Amino acid sequence: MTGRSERVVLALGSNLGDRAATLADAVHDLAGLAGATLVAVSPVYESAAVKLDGVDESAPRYLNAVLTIDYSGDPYALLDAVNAIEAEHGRVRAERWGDRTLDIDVIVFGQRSVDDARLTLPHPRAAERDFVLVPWLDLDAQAVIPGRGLVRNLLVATGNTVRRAADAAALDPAPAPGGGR
Ligand SMILES: Nc1ncnc2c1ncn2[C@@H]1O[C@H](COP(=O)(O)OP(=O)(O)OP(=O)(O)O)[C@@H](O)[C@H]1O
Ligand SMILES: Nc1nc2c(c(=O)[nH]1)N=C(CO)CN2
Repeated sequence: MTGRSERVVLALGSNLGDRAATLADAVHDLAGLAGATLVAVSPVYESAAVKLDGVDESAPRYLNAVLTIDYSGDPYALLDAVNAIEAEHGRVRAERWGDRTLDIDVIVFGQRSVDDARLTLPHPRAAERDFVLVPWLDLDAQAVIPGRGLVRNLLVATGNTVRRAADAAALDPAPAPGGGR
């Protein structure tokens, strides 16, 4: 794959199964995509599940993280790759905002604006999600959602209910041989 690469922000979430291992595998898989170069991975945060009718304290809690890549393919190729990684991790699309082993959202793709049946960029709900904004700010204090503004200002409006996950191993994309997870 050739051509100019663009900075892409991806948000990961998991609230079923071995959440930390799933996120670590996803980082590994995303870093290995054709045309992708891993730039940075945030710490892992934990938060209550947000459902369509609000926060559900009875649902399994999420681990969330954000990573940035430089990517030289087009946004639809990345979406296909992301959906394939979700499927490999047993993702079942049963319910909107339902519990899931792995969710990967494309938050921003360079400065691109897309709005069609398959893909919306920037992600239309990222600006309201503390579980996206907080880890993203760890990677880039000046982060901006094109059309929406500075992430740190958006976070003030959402409030911040996420907390650093004490038990989640760092998302090392290249674990030492024999290091295990
Ligand atoms: N920026 C984007 N990132 C990921 N998927 C997107 C994006 N824009 C549109 N989609 C589409 O959304 C569809 C549904 O995605 P998914 O099942 O992950 O939704 P969800 O995680 O339940 O809700 P949300 O989109 O609010 O995070 C995907 O199949 C994809 O085609
Ligand atoms: N805490 C939390 N809640 C969610 C999340 C998520 O990643 N974290 N993802 C959702 C759909 O993308 C719906 N609700």
